[in-house]
This record gives sequence, structure tokens and C-alpha cells, in this order.
Amino acid sequence: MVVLAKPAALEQISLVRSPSVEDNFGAGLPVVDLAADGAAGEVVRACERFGFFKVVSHGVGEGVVGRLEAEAVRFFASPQAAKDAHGPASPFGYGSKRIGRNGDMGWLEYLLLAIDGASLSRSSPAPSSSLRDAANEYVGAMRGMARTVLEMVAEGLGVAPRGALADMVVGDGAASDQILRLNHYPPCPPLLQNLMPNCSPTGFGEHTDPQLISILHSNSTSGLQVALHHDADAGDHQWVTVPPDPASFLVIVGDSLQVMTNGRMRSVRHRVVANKLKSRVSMIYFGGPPLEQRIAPLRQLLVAGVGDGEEEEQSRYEEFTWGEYKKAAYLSRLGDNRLAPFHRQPPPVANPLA
Ligand SMILES: C=C1C[C@]23C[C@@]1(O)CC[C@H]2[C@@]12CCC[C@@](C)(C(=O)O1)[C@H]2[C@@H]3C(=O)O
Ligand SMILES: O=C(O)CCC(=O)C(=O)O
Repeated sequence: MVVLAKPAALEQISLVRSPSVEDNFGAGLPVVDLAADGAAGEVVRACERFGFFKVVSHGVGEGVVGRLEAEAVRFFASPQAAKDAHGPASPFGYGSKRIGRNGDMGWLEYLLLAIDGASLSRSSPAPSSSLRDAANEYVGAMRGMARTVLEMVAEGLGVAPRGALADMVVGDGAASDQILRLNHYPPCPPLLQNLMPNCSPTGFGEHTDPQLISILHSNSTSGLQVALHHDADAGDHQWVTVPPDPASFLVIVGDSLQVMTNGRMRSVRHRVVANKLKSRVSMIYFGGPPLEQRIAPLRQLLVAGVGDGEEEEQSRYEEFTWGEYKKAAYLSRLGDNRLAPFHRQPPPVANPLA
């Protein structure tokens, strides 16, 4: 029997079947033109059916994206010792292969930066002033998009005021919990390609995002896959590749938005598979609320459509604060179903292929 050993650099990183063109999302990829009439309805439909969507006509200038991506590429190309000087990520700073504190590993390196209000936090320093400036400009654009999308979610669901969700993440008053992450996935090592041509290292293992929403940008290298559920109860899902498009962004529903919409919107499991030939660079903004924010279904959604004498909809979740959820998340493994302990009853079955 021939036993194929993984190259040492990949020993603790899981391998998955290499994506093929058949895995690509076809014409069904949810795309929302943020400037179009009826965009709010489209946002809600995409979040309910898929838990993510691609955004076009977003109004974010190419320069804003290009400046931060160039800074990220420059940083990741610097000598290992210079990068290590900004790590380890605990949770903020430079990290390589290790994700979080509980043994998760991926074929990537990253820079995790805390945001304080509208700019990077002074307490998690950026590696250079030019990266800081580019990141601050980018964060401003992401906050604007987060507001637009969350206002559309409220409008599309018939929730008032329009800012009910957006203010939790990008409001002026409370200290929300936002994060910026820059990821670099080197190409799959040639030795592995020769040994196991049908396998690729996991770049970022499957997970859902704990916050309300995440906004993702990537360069033109593929790798992102999302889980499409055929039968969520049976845990039956299919990994589908989302083709990269540097001119657009992806909005991803997080666990907290799932709870606030009482399960109407679903946080989507996603992962990154390392590309065989090219480096992938992604930049992702995570929008979370203040630590003390109660995470529970919006009242207006529970009473909507309830007539006299009828019972209002019950929450499907035990109540928690964002601070409690975040603490539990940091004790969990990347791929854990972090909402499971809070479910009051099985989540509704969504069938995006129906
Ligand atoms: C393994 C982990 C990494 C993570 C914290 C965690 O313990 C579980 C959740 C992970 C995640 C996923 C979305 C983005 C992120 C920054 C977050 O808030 O939760 C990461 C955390 C991380 O990379 O540190
Ligand atoms: O790099 C990507 O495309 C996704 C990254 C991601 O899911 C994350 O950083 O949480």
C-alpha cells in the first residue's frame, strides 16, 4: 500500500476536494443592485433564501479598495520577521495558519484589526501609517455600505425606524464592535499538487460569522465557497463556489441577524479553499453591535400580521447579549454551530434550490 504523506507545512491543515467548474454558482447567484428601485426587497429575499448576496452599484471607489489591497499585498510580501513583529493575533494582530485560540488551522496569513467608531482602534496598531490611512478610508466606505444594507433590511422587513439595525453597528452613540480582517491565501504548495492533484488545502475552514453582517471583497482569485442547504435538518448541504469579482462586494448574514429576524434570515456557512495557482487576497469588515446589545428577535417581526386574539410569534432563541455571544464564540471551534445552544426549537428549513 502506498501512503501519501502531506508536506510538513500542511500537516495540521485539512484537505478538501479541489473545486471544479461544475461547483460554480451559475446564473442563480444572488446579486443586488443597491441603486435600483426595489433593492430593499431584493436584499431581504437574498438574505432569506441564501444568507448572502453580491452587491453591485455600491458606490465605493476603486481607489479606496485598491489602496488598501495594495497595502495588504505589500505587508504580506514583507519579511516573515517583520510580519511576526505584529503578531501573534490575540485576537488582533498578525496571524499565520492559526485561526482563533482553539486549534483551528488554515492555509493563510492574516491581519486582524479592531475598529473603534469610524477608524482603526489605536490599541491594535496597524503595521504602518500608510496601511492605517488606507484602512481608515476603507472602513469609512464599509460603514456606509453596512448602513445602506441594514436600512434596506429594516425597510424590506417593514421594521421602523429604518435605522433600527444600522444604528446598532454604525450609529454615532454606542460603541459598536467592528473588525477588519485582511487575508492572504498563498497558492497551494506544488508538492501537494503533485502528490494529490484532486485535493486542496483549506484556506479558511467552514464557519458562520457571529456578527450582524460581514462585507467581503476579494481579488480575482477564486476560493470562496458557500453551503447551499437541500435539507437543513438532515445537515445535507452542497459547497458552491462563488466566482470572484473584484468590482463587487459580498454581504454575508451573521448569526446575530439570524436571531434578530427570528430565523427568517439565515447566517450562511462559508469557507475558503486555497487556489492551486494564484494568491487570494480578501478584506472583510465584520459589523457587530455594542457588547451590551440584547440579541433577540425584533419585536415588530413577532407581532407583524397578528390579529386581535391571535398569539404573537414566539422567539426561536434564548436571549443573550452580544458580549455573551462573543465570549462563547471565542471559546468555540471555528466550525461549531454557535447558535445551537440558544435554539428553543429546530430552525426553519430553508431550501434555496426550491
Ligand atoms: C476559531 C475562531 C476564530 C474566530 C473566533 C473563533 O474562536 C470562532 C469564531 C471565529 C470568527 C469567525 C468570523 C470572524 C471572526 C473575527 C469572529 O468574530 O469570529 C473570527 C474569529 C477570529 O478569527 O479570531
Ligand atoms: O477570504 C475570504 O474570502 C473569506 C474570509 C472569511 O470568511 C473570514 O475572514 O471570516
